[in-house]
Amino acid sequence: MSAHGCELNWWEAPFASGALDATVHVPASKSLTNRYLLLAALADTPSTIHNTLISRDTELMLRALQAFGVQISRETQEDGSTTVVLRPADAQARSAARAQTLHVDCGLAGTVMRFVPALAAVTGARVHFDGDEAARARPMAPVLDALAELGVEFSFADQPGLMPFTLDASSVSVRDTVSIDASASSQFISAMLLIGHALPGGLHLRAAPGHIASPDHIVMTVATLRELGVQVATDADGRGWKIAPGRLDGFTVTVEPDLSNAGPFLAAALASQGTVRVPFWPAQTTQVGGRWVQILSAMGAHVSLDEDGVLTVTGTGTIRGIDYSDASELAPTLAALCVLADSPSTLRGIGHLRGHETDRLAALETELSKVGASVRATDDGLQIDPGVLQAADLHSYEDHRMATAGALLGLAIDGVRVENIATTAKTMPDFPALWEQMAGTANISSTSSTPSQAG
Ligand SMILES: O=C(O)C1=C[C@@H](OP(=O)(O)O)[C@@H](O)[C@H](O)C1
Ligand SMILES: C=C(OP(=O)(O)O)C(=O)O
Repeated sequence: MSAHGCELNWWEAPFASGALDATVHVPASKSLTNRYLLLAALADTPSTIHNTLISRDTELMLRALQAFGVQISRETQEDGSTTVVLRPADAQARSAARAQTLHVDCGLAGTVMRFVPALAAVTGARVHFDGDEAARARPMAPVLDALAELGVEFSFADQPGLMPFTLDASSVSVRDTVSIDASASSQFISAMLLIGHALPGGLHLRAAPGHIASPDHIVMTVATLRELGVQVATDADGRGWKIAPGRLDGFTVTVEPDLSNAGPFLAAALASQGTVRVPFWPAQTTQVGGRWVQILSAMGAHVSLDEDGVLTVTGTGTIRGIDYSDASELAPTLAALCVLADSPSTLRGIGHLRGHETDRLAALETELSKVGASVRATDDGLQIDPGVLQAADLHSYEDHRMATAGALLGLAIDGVRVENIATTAKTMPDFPALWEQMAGTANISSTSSTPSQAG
């Protein structure tokens, strides 16, 4: 039984009794999809987004945009990918949206709960925001404070600075410079950058002194804006951005595969001493998942990218521990891989993971310890000392990346069960099927591949 008294749903993770030899088509990037969708809503003309990720987080974004009067149509292509055509709200739809209080369900999606309030600020709307129980604990205050500096008003239903709240953006003013504390999430900065061009005087945004969480995601936001023609100048110290005011034309883009979600599959090559290939790996990317190439090489794998964009990772039998900073959303998978290594690892610069889908540092400390490692959460990360491996039932805390980290451990340790594997639908609804297919290339000794019930 769970803490809430309901039945837990356990997934028997496939165990690889031999080397994998698999090619895995990884679905599109959540972070890029939700950036493109939001920017398409701010454009003057329709946009076409090929290879749009369809998952819980992107469905929540699509529904939120529809509430603002955006029209969305989607088409499934022959290769199974989805093309979304998005028509921004016209004047009539915009004034209809302003005439009522809109409701946005953020689920557990950081990109929705941080980016959409910023969008609301430039539409003049009145909007009520809420989400999952766990989302009500996720930090929001820095981005809401920044919007308040522009004149947006908030009323909080429960606790100041947290969901649920109602936002009123009927009188937004021009500000020279807005400063924002990004130590708890890069998404506060990204949210403001995404709407900067739509503010009457543009925006000069500064990161307040201190740590900047997940810096790669800010680089992604700036690159995405520039790709679509928004002028962004970076301050000399790299901690500030000037966005020129201006219109945004509709655009056509193709979303890259989600390289963070490629991580567990690539790490599976090391865990099984096999080979995993991921096609359509971009030659250049701003995704933090691009770092897998260096991380997995440093940990002992052979990694190569061929001319056709196929990334191939082969496990050599050696998995070395690593000392690594700013792994951001890669951290749960990386931490699981560190458990399988032959030496200790230190992950740094990820203290803010305490405010992710769950307190990931606490969750990783608890769950990874169950399979035999000695794991300690530090101020800014994790210290992982591998031990004698043993099977365990691993909780997923409604966190897609805790679930995929559990699957990775199950591949290497016979008898691991993962709670609620369906939570992976946040960013990859196909995860269980893709994982089982991949694992099937290695004479699996798993007892079952269908979810089973246990008390
Ligand atoms: O902007 C984005 O798309 C994201 C930014 C990061 O958030 P944090 O800065 O809160 O880590 C990352 O962890 C999250 O998965 C996606
Ligand atoms: C932290 C994550 O998500 P979110 O966008 O909800 O912050 C994540 O996907 O690891």
